[in-house]
Amino acid sequence: MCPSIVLYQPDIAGNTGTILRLAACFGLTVELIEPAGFDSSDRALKRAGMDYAAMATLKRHVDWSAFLADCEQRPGRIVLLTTKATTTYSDFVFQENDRLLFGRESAGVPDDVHARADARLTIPMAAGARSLNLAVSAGIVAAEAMRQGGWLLDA
Ligand SMILES: C[S@@+](CC[C@H](N)C(=O)[O-])C[C@H]1O[C@@H](n2cnc3c(N)ncnc32)[C@H](O)[C@@H]1O
Repeated sequence: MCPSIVLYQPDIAGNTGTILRLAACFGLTVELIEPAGFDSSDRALKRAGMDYAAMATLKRHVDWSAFLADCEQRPGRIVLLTTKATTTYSDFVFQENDRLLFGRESAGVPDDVHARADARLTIPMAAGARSLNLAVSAGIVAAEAMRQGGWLLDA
């Protein structure tokens, strides 16, 4: 078991496709909290995910409440990645059933989702930078979580 990548109402199909490719390559599950800003036939999703998307395990939740209900069935921490946190992701000790939650490209996550998270982490940036690309931030944090847990696949 490895942490999963959870996307909160993603807006941009290409980012989700890139994350599905990442997940397929790392052996991670992606959980998508709907509604998304695109549908599964989106060309940008297919282009970014390529044939890897079919290899990825994708679990959809119709909304935030459904996601929380699912969390009840499989306990684990909700670990939010946000620019509005003080703990650096690499100082955090990840666990195998963590759900790494990323906000939508346009607006991050609403306050109630921010408050519900069990931990809130940030990826430090240069002064004046607003945020990283969603897929880039998912790659950075997934790699660190997997490095810590020894879950990276052997070369
Ligand atoms: C493009 S950013 C969202 C920007 C949005 N305007 C906001 O204010 O949150 C999309 C998501 O990527 C993740 N992210 C981007 N940069 C990050 C950073 N420096 N630290 C932690 N998470 C980050 C967060 O999960 C964020 O919600």
